[in-house]
Amino acid sequence: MNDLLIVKDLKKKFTKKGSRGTKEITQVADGISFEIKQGETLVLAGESGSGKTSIARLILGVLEPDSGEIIFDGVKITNDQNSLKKIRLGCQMIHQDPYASINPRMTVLDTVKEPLEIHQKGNKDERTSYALQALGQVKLEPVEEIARKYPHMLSGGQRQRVAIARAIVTNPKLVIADEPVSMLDVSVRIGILELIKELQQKHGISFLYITHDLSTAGYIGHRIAILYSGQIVETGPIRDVLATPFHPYTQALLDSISNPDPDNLHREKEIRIKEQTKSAQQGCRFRERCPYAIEKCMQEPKLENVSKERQVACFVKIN
Ligand SMILES: Nc1ncnc2c1ncn2[C@@H]1O[C@H](COP(=O)(O)OP(=O)(O)OP(=O)(O)O)[C@@H](O)[C@H]1O
Repeated sequence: MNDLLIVKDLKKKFTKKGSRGTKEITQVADGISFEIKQGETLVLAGESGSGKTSIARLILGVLEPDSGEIIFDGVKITNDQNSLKKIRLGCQMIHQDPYASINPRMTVLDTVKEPLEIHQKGNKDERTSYALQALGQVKLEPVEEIARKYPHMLSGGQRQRVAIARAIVTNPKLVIADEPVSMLDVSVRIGILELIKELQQKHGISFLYITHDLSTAGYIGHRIAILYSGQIVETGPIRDVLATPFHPYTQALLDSISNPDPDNLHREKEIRIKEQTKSAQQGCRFRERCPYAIEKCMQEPKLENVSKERQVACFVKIN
């Protein structure tokens, strides 16, 4: 399978003025590299503030990187209009909050049709037909009846299905799903995850699935990249990483799952990390919180292969 998206050594920092005129720097991407193959779901996981949404915005060209490369479907994405057009048509996004991401004054049909209008795809009748097809694909039925409704007449789960229909109506090759179930009732989450899985399997859409929740990640992903403070600290096939994490931070994220995957219940290790503090600026960014930190962690660990498919940036490696 070919790589659909290649992200190479991406760097981006925000600088803002702190109190007393000091400069506060947030490095949201600090040498991020990964690939997504055609038809693959890569999970990007990390706690709030680790830089996940910023990476999505960098990919979509909404934010400009300080350095590094993004190559989508063979085209390098820069601020040139042709490449931006390529990524904005070929890559769509599903946001966390289906109440905020959909215009309350537009009908479902107009909401789903809008990206076709923006990208001038098809004539009026074709747009309506593509939008109704997309509503069928996300199983909002009866399609014609739902199409006439306004968002306030729908449940949270139905709204998120409308957002998904809107994302797939232009036939994108890649969909970035940013915490798509975290604001939904637990009872409807599984239905949305199953839908995403089905769209990936039936239509070969690649997904970048962004989450802080490793239990949903395990259900949906092929591979996972664990993000801490703008750096990928562990990556590999999702089943292997979740079953035997090498990085203490991955283990800590697993320990925070309230409803763990039954496959992982045999885990013996449970680690306690310290509350989130400001990340170290040099060496391992996680060392201040890590119960396994050693002297060597003052140096910066590189993301290195531990097996053919797995990489970790840690001197200790807990498994
Ligand atoms: N435009 C901006 N200007 C300044 N700082 C920003 C900007 N966008 C994001 N940040 C900061 O960068 C850090 C990472 O934010 P980001 O939203 O990418 O993280 P996240 O992992 O997606 O978190 P969450 O899950 O809470 O959305 C945060 O500290 C945030 O305040």
